[in-house]
Amino acid sequence: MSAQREMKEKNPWPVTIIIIVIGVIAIVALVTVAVLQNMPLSQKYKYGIVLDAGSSHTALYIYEWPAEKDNNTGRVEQTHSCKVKGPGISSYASDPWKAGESLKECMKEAEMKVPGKRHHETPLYLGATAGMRLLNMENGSASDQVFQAVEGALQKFPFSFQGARILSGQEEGAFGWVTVNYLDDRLKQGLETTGALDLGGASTQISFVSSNYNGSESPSNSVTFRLYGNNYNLYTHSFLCYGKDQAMKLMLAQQTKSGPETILDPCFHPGYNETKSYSDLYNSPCVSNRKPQGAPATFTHMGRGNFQQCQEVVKKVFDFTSCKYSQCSFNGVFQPLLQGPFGAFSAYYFVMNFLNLTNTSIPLDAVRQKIKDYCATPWKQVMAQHPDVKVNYLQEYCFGATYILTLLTEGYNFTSESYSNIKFIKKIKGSDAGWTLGYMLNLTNMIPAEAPDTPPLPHAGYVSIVTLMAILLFILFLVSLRPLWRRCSKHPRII
Ligand SMILES: Nc1ccn([C@@H]2O[C@H](COP(=O)(O)OP(=O)(O)OP(=O)(O)O)[C@@H](O)[C@H]2O)c(=O)n1
Ligand SMILES: [Ca+2]
Repeated sequence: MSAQREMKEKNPWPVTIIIIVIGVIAIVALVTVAVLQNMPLSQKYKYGIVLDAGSSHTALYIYEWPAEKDNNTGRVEQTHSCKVKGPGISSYASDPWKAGESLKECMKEAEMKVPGKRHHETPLYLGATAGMRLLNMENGSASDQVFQAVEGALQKFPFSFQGARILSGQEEGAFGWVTVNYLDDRLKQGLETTGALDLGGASTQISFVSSNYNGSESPSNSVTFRLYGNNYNLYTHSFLCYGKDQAMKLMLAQQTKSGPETILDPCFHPGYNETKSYSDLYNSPCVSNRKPQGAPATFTHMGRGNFQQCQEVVKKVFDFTSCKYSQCSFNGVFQPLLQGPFGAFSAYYFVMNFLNLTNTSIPLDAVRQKIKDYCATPWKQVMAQHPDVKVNYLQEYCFGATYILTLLTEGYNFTSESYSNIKFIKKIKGSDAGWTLGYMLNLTNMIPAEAPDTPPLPHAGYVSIVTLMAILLFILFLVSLRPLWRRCSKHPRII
C-alpha cells in the first residue's frame, strides 16, 4: 500500500495533464481577451438631427453613425427625412408662433425614430437659408420673432438643441460641397472633388475646386478646408434672388415694368390664364424697388409657350455688362474656369427629372428642343397629362427648365461639352444632396483635419498572430518539460 503511494507520487503524468489543461485554458483566455479587447464595440449608433429651413419649405433629416466611428469617413448616413407641411418659416412673418407649430409633427416623428436612450445626447440644429436672409433684410424684428418661435418649439423636445440661425450664402454653398464629396468618399481618399450646384427657391449656389483659383482673386469667394490631411481651396458663390421662385419674380418684373393689365408670357404654356396681384409679385426685396408706379391691383398672366422668347426674357435677369475680375459669371461676380464633375441638386433635379432630362449625355441641342416642345404644349393638355402633379409646380416647369439652361450656359458658362460633366442628383447612397449633412459634420467635428491613424494590422491579422504566438509559446513550454518526460519513461507506471 505504501509502495503503491510512493509510485503514484513519483508518476509525473497527472502533473503533465494539469499543466496541459492550464496551458490550453491560458491560451484560450489570452486569445479571448485579446480578441474581445480589440473587437469593434457592439453596433451602437449615435444620431444627429438637422432642420433645413428653406425659403419654400422646411425638411428634417436624421443622421446615424456607429458610435465608435465618429472620426471615419463615409459612415454617417441619413436614416429618415420628414417634409414639414406648409410653406417655409419665413412665410410666417405675420404669425410667428405658427412657424414653431409647423415643425412639431416632424419633430414628433424624430422622437419616435431616434432611440429614447439617445435623445438627450442627440444634437439638433436648425439652419435657415435665403428665405430668412430676405426676411431679415426686409424686417429684422419679424425675422427675430420667427426665430424665437422656432427655438421655443424646438426646446420642448428632449434632444440637445444647438440653436437656430441663418447660414451665410458661403456656408450654404460650402456645406453642400462637403456633403456631396463626403458621400462620394472623395475626401478621405484625396480624389478629384465634385462641384456642387444647388438651386433653391430664393438663392442658388455654385461651389467647386479649380486649379486656377487660389483665393487671391476675389477672396470673398474662397473657403479653405483641411480635411483628412488634404488642403482644399474652394470657390463658392451664392446668388441671392436667383433661386427658382425669386428668379421668376425677376422675370415677371421684366414683363410688368410698365404696369400692364395683361402680359402674354413666353415662359408659360399657351392657354394659361390667371389673375395675379401686383403686390404679391413685388412683395420680396428682390423686386420691391422695381414695382411700377400707378400699376393696377392685378394683372392677367397669360401664357404664350415660346422657349426662344422665354430665353430672351430670362437672359435679361442677368447682368453681363460689368466685370472687374479676369472673368465673371454674371452680375460682376468673379468665377474661375469651371473644372471637374458637378452634382446639381434641389430644384435642378426636380425640374430636370420632371422633364426626363436628367441624362446629360443627351446633346444640349436635343435638350433645348425637348424644352421648346414642352413649353409649346397647351396648358390644358399639360394638366391632363399630369393629374397627380401639384398645379403650382406644374405651371412652372417650362420657366424652370429654361431658367436652368440659361443659368448653366449663359450664367456659369457651361458649354455643349462641359454640360455632360453635370449630374442631376437627388440622393447619394441614400442621403439627400444638400447642405445639411456637411453642416452637421462640421459642427460635430466629424471630419478631422488630419487622416485618422489606422491600426497597422487588420483585426483578423491581429487575431491570427496572437493565436499563433500563444500556441508557439505553449509548444516551447512543453518542449522545456522534456527532461520530466524522460524521467517519466524511466519509471513506467505500475497501474
Ligand atoms: N417637386 C418639386 C418640389 C419643388 N419644386 C420647386 O423647387 C423650388 C424649391 O427648391 P428647394 O430646394 O426646396 O428650395 P428651398 O430650400 O426651400 O429654398 P432656398 O434654398 O432658396 O432657401 C421651388 O421653386 C419649387 O417650386 C419643384 O419644382 N418640384
Ligand atoms: Ca435649399
